[in-house]
Amino acid sequence: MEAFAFHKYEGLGNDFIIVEADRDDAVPAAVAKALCDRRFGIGGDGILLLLPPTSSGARGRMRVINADGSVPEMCGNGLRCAVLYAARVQGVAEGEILFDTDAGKKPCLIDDRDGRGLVTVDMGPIRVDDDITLDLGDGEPWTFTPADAGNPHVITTRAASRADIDAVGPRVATHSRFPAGTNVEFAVYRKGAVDLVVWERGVGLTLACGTGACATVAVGVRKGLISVNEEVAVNLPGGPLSIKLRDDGHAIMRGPARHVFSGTLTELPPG
Ligand SMILES: N[C@@H](CCC[C@H](N)C(=O)O)C(=O)O
Repeated sequence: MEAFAFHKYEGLGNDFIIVEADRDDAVPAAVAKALCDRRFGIGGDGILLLLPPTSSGARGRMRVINADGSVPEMCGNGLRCAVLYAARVQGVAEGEILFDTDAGKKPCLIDDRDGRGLVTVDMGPIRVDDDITLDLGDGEPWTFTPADAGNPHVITTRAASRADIDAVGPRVATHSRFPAGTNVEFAVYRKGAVDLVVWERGVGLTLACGTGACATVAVGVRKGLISVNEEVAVNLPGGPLSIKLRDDGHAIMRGPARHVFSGTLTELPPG
């Protein structure tokens, strides 16, 4: 194996291994899984491949690989990390950067003056569908609102303990109703804020999820719990993300990203 450089970044504790590459298959699924392993590997919720841009004006392209080796369409926290990394490499401390993702080109605004690491992303429109009920075979059925933020989410407002989340999250994420799998959000809507815990497809319980926060706010607007253009604090276990659903339907996400460490991988971890 040829040695390669990597950069560990995190956004509210949702952590990623950034690898610069020139082809989509530069990190195969099995290698991604081994690198993300928290005991035998570097550790991370996923890999962010940084590729050359595919559309005009974009500074780069992000491709995400989940910790289990699956490839999702989009990742909100990951995009903040990828864009901050790219901005630092390109010597940009402030201003707009366009970035390609598998869910389209995203306009991002960097504020890295004095190393602040703040990134605002226009995540695009979020599609919210009608509620569905899933009978999981034990106890009351669960009601979820599906929402598409480039990647799939289902949001429930039912009170859930940590034990409920551990039991229901993986079953819903892999339920036959969702052939491509889904991320699962457990949300408590309050005035001007949402408390949110996310069970991520291909990862499990994470400390934060940017697309999940956007999807949850879009569902809140649809249900009349949040106003259009209202900036809402989405409180995740890893910290708060600021989300606004604009009147054109676009979700605007603002939050931090942080460099943790960099290194060179000379030997693949077992796995
Ligand atoms: N943590 C991410 C979402 C990553 C992708 C997700 N696991 C999926 O499979 O869709 C975020 O911040 O949006």
